[in-house]
Amino acid sequence: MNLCRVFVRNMSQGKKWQPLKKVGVVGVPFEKGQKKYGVSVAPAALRSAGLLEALREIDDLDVKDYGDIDTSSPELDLHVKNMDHLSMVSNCNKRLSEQVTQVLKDDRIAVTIGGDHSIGVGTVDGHQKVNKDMILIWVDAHADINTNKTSDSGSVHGMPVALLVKEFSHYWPYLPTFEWQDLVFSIKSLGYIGLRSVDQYERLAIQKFNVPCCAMEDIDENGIKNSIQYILKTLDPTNSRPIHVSFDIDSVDALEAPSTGTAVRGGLTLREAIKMMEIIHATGRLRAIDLVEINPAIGNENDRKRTIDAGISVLKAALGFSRRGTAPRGVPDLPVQDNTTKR
Ligand SMILES: NC(=[NH2+])NCCC[C@H](N)C(=O)O
Ligand SMILES: [Mn+2]
Ligand SMILES: [Mn+2]
Repeated sequence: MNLCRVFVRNMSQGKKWQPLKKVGVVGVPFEKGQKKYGVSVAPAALRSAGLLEALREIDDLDVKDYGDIDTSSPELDLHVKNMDHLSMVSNCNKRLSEQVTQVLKDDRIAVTIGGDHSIGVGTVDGHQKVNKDMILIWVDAHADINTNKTSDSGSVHGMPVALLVKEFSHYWPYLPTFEWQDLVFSIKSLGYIGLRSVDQYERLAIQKFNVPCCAMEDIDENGIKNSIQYILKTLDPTNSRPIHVSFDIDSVDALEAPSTGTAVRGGLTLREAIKMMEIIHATGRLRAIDLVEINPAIGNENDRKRTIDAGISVLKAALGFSRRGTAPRGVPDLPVQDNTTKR
């Protein structure tokens, strides 16, 4: 008997949740939400590092590759201040939203590999078009809740949360070309994990809307298990809502995931990130996960490999990989030799 085994009691009202055994992978080679070259090659780097093969090794998991989104589009000047490449961000997210909706309609967990974090606008839009009651867990060193009035950088990857919550609509000017977006997601369904680099107006927003938030100091105080359980319980006390995780690789400590554009020291260990994902997997309610901000052009070969391995490990844990190992399916015993000699 395994004394370490934790049985997660399913207390959802009525509906029984089972982890979905089918996933759809969508690549988004997009980097116009920030200034550095390289985030757009992450989907190719993750694929050539064996992401699909690694996911297919997970017990019983059916993995379909939907390929990459077409991220090309003409650069238009939409005359919105302090938002770089806005028309390209909008176009990419429109296509991504449609693709994520399709994956979910195919009854698969949507696994989106970015790309910079501006693509969170499209993944969440596409998800909430299918699951109106979804909750969003934003795992990040940063809060990404700036508007064009509060951002110091003008980079849209620092703004996706502000773009996707309906409560912020009057903090934005009219944004041309964003008509595709259904602005129905509520900030009441958002929680944060991993914060440690939060701008002043971002902090004000988190306080004003009382967003449940486990910053690194809270995780140091309470541990990762209590932290993620607090977020899940606060957003969804009856364990009955589909989960979307938007995972920025910079939530993980810069020592363990160095190849990213806005690295911050003092982050999650890889083991904490994996443990959190195992807990989320065990709810049976994960329906979409984004892995963003891996930049293979930053650092040396060793940094690149470590960062990509960390990202793959996080996705594996979210999708059911067990660190205890998996016994072969349908095989009752160890293989016997044909010519058994007494040893
Ligand atoms: N997705 C990210 N890595 N975002 C970093 C954002 C940094 C800073 N808060 C900004 O607004 O520019
Ligand atoms: Mn981010
Ligand atoms: Mn970040």
